[in-house]
Amino acid sequence: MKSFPMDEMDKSALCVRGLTKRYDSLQVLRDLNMTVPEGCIYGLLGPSGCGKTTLLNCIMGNLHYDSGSIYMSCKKQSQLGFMPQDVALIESLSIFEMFTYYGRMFGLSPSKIEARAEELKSLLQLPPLDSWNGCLSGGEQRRVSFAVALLHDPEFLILDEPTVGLDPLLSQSIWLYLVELTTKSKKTIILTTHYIEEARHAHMVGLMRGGNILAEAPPMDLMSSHNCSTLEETFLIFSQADEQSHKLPDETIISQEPSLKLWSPITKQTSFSFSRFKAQLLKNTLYVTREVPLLLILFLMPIMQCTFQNVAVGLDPTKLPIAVVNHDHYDCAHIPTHTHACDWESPISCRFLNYLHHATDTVHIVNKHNLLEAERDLKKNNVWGLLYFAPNFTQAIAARYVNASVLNTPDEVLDTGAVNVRLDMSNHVVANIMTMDLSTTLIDFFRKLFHECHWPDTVVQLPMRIEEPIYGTRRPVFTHFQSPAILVAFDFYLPLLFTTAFLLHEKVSGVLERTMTVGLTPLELILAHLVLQVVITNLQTALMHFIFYVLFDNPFVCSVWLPFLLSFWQAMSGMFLGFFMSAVSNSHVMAMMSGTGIFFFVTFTSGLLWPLEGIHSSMRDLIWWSPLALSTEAMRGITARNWPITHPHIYKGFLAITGWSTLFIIGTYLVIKYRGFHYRK
Ligand SMILES: Nc1ncnc2c1ncn2[C@@H]1O[C@H](COP(=O)(O)OP(=O)(O)OP(=O)(O)O)[C@@H](O)[C@H]1O
Repeated sequence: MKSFPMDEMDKSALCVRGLTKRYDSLQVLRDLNMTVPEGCIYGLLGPSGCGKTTLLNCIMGNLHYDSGSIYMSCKKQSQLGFMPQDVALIESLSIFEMFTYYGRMFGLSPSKIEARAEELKSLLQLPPLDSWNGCLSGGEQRRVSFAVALLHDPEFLILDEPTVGLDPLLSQSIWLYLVELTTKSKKTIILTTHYIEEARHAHMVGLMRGGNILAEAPPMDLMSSHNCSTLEETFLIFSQADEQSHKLPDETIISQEPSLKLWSPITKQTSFSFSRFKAQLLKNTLYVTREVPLLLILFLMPIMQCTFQNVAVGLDPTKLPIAVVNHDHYDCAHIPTHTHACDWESPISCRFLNYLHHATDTVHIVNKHNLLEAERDLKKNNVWGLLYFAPNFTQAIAARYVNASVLNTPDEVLDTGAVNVRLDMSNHVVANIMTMDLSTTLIDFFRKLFHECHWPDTVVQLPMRIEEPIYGTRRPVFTHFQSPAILVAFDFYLPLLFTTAFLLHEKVSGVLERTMTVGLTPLELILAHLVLQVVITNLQTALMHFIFYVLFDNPFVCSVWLPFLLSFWQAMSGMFLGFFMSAVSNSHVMAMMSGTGIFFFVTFTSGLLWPLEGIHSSMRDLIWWSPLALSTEAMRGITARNWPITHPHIYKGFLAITGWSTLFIIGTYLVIKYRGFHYRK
């Protein structure tokens, strides 16, 4: 590391020596030297891509550098004013609200904020202070952004392209103000600009090209020493000389891998400040309550999705058309409905079909004349199945159960007395439900018939008795299996989506970089978000539990607090993953794509679509490590079985969530520590 001569440091506000910085294989800053005297305007001039923004970020401590050293007279973030290249304004706030937000960040009192706002308004010809940032023109936004940098009257100003897109008169007045700031208030200002000629107003200019400062001196000295009448011309001469020197082997390119990560001497805030936390929390709350589409997504989406799930997913199919070919009796319509049960003259097939029609809603009978026609409909999927009653079905039943015993009834008679069922088995769910429904209805029909005839109905029963269930109902519905899983999935995804989208929006818009440059710490950022998220999560959870367990009759045999606690805990882990996602992602596209991948993996392995007991044996032990698997089981155990928190299924669910949350927190901590929360192009 190069050291500074003491006299140089005494007079300088900033001294940069031998600075190098590379992004992977791209060398951006090459052995760069720069000296900014105290109380001057330093104009950093250079073409696009020469490394100006990178240099400023290294100076402010937003980026580490690979070698070299930086000395700065100002050491605290609060002494620094920064205007980024992108305007980085909060669109849903008014100009005054944004001044208040940044003013609180800098610890200014409300009266001071008001006074500064009025002062800056007249100086920079700002629009009325109650105008929304989102409705300002590009030039107006730039002026507001400039005003934010000046708000706390900092000692050292770093302005990245402050005059782009401004009216020349306004540009001139800004330059005059900057000169006044340096002469009267002894401020030091570094600014970058593409407009080379306007840099004549600066006390010093640095001509930057290819990651290096080619020359730095007062603009007039530079021009006169090269006999030029414009700065533009002077820059051209330096650039041509630089181009020539690059035709020779380049000795300044640093080829070794950087081994150290060096940071600017600006001390980053580490302690927690309640006023910055409060400013961030109030700003977030204002943002959320003003964005109607966001509010709809936060609250209407869970309401709609929970409702749709309950009415559209997991309920048994109904009115499935089934073809009936009855060769036992062709015209059931004329059979009296109240026939005496033991009247064997009245066709059993017709009486069964009548019973089927009334006993179940699953199938809908479609009469067909012959098997050919029925099978054609089955193939075309016009019907889901086919019931066939052979001629003399009734007599065969009588022979089987009444006139003889099953043991001495010939096989042909047993065959004739069976309802032949052929189903479309290509749809697993529909086929299983129809098979189950037809068998139980047939058994129920015969039991009823035998009962009415005072015969022992055990003859027609399977040698098995289904007792009252310990948990659940005699006729379970798939939706009751799915509901706890859906609830846990929503608990997890809603905060994941909100946290990722919200923080990423701040990051990509540059607002986060700006606020973190002036002092907001990652802890304050995360805590302010956490408080808002807790409020939103509690409202969402209350809404979803109401829909699942009050509006729709999903099994809920427990107290209210334990499932609520599980939902809350699950939501917190979604939020922690959101912190991680927003810290690692640099774009909404990247976050959306990885979020979609996570969604599918986590959902498929949570037991939402199918019981995890059905998973391939090689994966069965591993799958319990899926983020939602154990918590889904815990939610089922609580709501359908009333298991207490001491039950292994339940505390394992809580432990799994805690374990995953810890992982997400550690991941976020590492990303922030080694990369920062800033946006990186
Ligand atoms: N995070 C990053 N990762 C990789 N390359 C980067 C990154 N940020 C900047 N660069 C590259 O570094 C070079 C210098 O970029 P920088 O933004 O510092 O230039 P600049 O002089 O400020 O340009 P402009 O005037 O257009 O803003 C460019 O080639 C840019 O593509």
